[in-house]
Amino acid sequence: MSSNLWFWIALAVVVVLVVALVVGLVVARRRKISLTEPERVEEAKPKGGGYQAGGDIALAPGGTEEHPAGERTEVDGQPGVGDDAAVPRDAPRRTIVDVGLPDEAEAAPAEEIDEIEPASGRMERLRGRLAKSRSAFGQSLLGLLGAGDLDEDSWQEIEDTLLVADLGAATTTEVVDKLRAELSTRGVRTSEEARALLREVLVEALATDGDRAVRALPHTVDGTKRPAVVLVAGVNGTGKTTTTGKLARVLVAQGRQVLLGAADTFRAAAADQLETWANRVGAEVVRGKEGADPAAVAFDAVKRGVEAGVDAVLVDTAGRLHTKTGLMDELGKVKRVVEKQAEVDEVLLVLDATTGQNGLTQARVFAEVVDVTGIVLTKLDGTAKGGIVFQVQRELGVPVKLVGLGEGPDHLAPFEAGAFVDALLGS
Ligand SMILES: Nc1nc2c(ncn2[C@@H]2O[C@H](COP(=O)(O)OP(=O)(O)OP(=O)(O)O)[C@@H](O)[C@H]2O)c(=O)[nH]1
Repeated sequence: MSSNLWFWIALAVVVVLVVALVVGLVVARRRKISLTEPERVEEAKPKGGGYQAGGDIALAPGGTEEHPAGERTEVDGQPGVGDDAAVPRDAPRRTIVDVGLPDEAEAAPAEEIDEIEPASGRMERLRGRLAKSRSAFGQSLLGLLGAGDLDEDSWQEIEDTLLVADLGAATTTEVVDKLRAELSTRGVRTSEEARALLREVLVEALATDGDRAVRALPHTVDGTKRPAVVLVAGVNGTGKTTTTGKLARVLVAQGRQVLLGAADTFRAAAADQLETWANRVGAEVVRGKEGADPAAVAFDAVKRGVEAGVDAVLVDTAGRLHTKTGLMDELGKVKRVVEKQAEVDEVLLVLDATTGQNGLTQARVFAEVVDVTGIVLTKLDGTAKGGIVFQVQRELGVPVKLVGLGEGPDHLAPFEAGAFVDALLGS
């Protein structure tokens, strides 16, 4: 072979090798490219990311589908295993569920709530308020009794002292007779013994078969909790609204939930006054427009109290002059209407102790219209005539349950005969 031929053969081999090398590189490069993500064609995407929603915020029709929580079988309120897996957080089928929001009134920051003094032992603590103007009564009686042998004049003086203190004729006679008998039977010699006997006889005269507890705690009817319903009645200015507020404080201090009904629609200020009391203890108040039917307001208050599951509904009724028969009848109507909602557990008659005999006349009239179950004697701090307690209780056969001993929010005390007599005697 000629050297020319060898040259051409070598050239051909080189060309073939170069071509093979180029082809190999191209193929290898193609393979490498096929491993990378293909360049995607940009789809027309809604603005705001990848949410497949019909608008800016994912919304779903409400009301038609049950919330998945409703399908859960567990009842302890804890999340169950697989809850999120079953219904992904962003699943388009997730619906909006209505949940109850607290009322605006409830949500509103409560007014400053007062510190409330415990009710137990209040009578004892407030004794000073009672005794203030009363020591003359005690001193005069004890002076007479401790003086040794008593003649008829002395007994007459004792009787007068009791009458002046508003004990009333019947109680006075009873007390004097008892004292005369016991003084000689027991051979009382010292003033200490005389004082002890007087205390005993007066406490006995205040004894009652009735329970002094205020029926203001809830009870169960057919297995359901029902609030206690308390009507507070009395003549204008005796202290009904103040007493209702003070009583609410006592209940709230014991952890009870209270609703106040402002059924005194004759005086707009009375409802405002009650509302102020309610705000101070954090209680709800139901009131009507000025001049509204008191029975309707009382009805609404009790209805609301039952629905809200409170422990007690205290209804402050309008102060009526007992001489106005029609208005008094209305109090009867309030009670009858309320009873369509719930049983009235307590009718508290508020009497102003400073009005003496007049208070007793009022009490008689009220007792004819409604079944009074308890008496609240207010303003005992402002009178030397605490003896009205004996008369009222005796006359109505209803126990004095509470006493008002001042205008202060905690100046309401449970009535305790012993503490009261001690205060009366100024000891
Ligand atoms: N000193 C003293 N004042 C009292 C007592 N209870 C009430 N008061 C005052 O008596 C006045 C009348 O009280 P209210 O509670 O408004 O009387 P009310 O019976 O509701 O009167 P109306 O709303 O007009 O029917 C107020 O100035 C009370 O502060 C008490 O126990 N002692």
